Amino acid sequence: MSLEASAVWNECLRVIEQHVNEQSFSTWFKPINPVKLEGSSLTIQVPSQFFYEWLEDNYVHVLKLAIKHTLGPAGRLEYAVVVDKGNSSNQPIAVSYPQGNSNSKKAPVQQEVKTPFEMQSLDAEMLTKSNLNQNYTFGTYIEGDCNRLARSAGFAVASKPGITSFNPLMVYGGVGLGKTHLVQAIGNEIKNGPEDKFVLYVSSEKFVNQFMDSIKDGNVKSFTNFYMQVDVLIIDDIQFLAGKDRTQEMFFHIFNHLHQNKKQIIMTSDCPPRDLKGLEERLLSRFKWGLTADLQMPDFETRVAIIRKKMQSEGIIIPDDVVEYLAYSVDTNVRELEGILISLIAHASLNRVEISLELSKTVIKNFIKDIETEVGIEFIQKSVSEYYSIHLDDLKAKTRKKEIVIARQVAMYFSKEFTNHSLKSIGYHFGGRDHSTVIHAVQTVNDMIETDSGFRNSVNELKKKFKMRSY
Ligand SMILES: Nc1ncnc2c1ncn2[C@@H]1O[C@H](COP(=O)(O)OP(=O)(O)OP(=O)(O)O)[C@@H](O)[C@H]1O
Repeated sequence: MSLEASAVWNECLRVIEQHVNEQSFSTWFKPINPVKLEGSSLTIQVPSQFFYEWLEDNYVHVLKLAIKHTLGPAGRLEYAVVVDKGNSSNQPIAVSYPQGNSNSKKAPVQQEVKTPFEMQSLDAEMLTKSNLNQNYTFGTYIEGDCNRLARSAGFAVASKPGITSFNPLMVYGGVGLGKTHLVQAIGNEIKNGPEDKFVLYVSSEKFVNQFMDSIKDGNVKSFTNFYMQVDVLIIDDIQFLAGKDRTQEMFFHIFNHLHQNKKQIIMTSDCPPRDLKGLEERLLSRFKWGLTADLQMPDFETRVAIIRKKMQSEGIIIPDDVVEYLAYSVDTNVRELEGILISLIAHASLNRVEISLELSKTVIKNFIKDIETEVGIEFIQKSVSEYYSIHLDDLKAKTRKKEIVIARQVAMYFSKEFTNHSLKSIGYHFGGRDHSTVIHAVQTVNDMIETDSGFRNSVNELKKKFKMRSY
């Protein structure tokens, strides 16, 4: 080791120490050996491929800062990665990173070519990152019936990680319903809390890839050691481990180690543990040790609140009727809702027009190709049967069960109010009934609205939905 290289690296360490916590410093920077200094290019030797990737993924900013501080703007950093396997002499392989020039990949013998440091602007908050998106917080996560249990369990975990009985915490739900947002909010809350915890968010896909690479490079031990040091492990989309037996086995050991040491484990999945196919039984049974909470599609009010929150963060004002229209129209998932909102904002600003109901209708039509924006008998039938949780066919059948008769009458009532169909045509759409049945249905519904407040509320709720469509 050259003396000069050692002096330069010591100075770098002095800078780095000010920007990372003690644990990260001893884990990630102490094992590095300075190898040589050529001009303003410092070569450091790192113990493994995994180690190198971790530095690149997580500490690129702080390394850049340190190099720049010590060697000036022309300073460069090069790595030498020690390879255990197939390199018994442990000779370093030279890995060169001409800074900011991703295309010049020199490849001498035994050289692996890596991505150079990215030219990113220094963001002090990212120096010790845990792969967490800082916008995903509890503050930006709207609460509703759809997520109340998961959210409050998440909050409890965030205030006492590893100590509550919610360990592991498993959050599951369909696509785009806010799983990642919620679990990252827990991570951010812990990270910003009073204790110095090592919080790590990783997608299952990345976990699998890192594990595979560590096998390839003979560094499984450093991979395992690393994950066993984490205080809070957040692992997203665990269903991705299905069928990957070796990774599952590794995860099983890491899981046990963390759990025994009262470290918090948080997972997400697209379905409840009982439906996770291709995962080992011993893992599945451990997933049930803690708490499993699901996320549902937010209801109308929650969707309105999500849109408002989003608008607030974008600094945009949208008329109330448009907000309600969007919330009514998009009931698939939150990501889609956000996509439509962004598209609407973009349309308005590109065409320099106000955000209006008309524009919203056009944007939604483009977004959801087959959306039906008019209220027709079929739409009414579908909405009413969903609302009363009955089978659509029953509305048209001869069934005389009380709850079905009422739902059928409500659907006829709305068909009369919101469509231009004649009484005869409405009767035809309900299994070939005649116009007097429709008149009777409308009369019955009107009477019940007068006398039964619960019924009145449910009719009003449905009415809102149809009104929105018929704008
Ligand atoms: N309750 C909520 N409040 C505010 N924003 C939300 C809420 N739920 C979801 N979102 C937003 O919806 C988008 C999609 O959420 P997220 O990526 O967390 O979903 P996911 O369930 O992890 O999706 P996937 O199944 O694709 O992994 C994000 O922008 C997120 O911020």
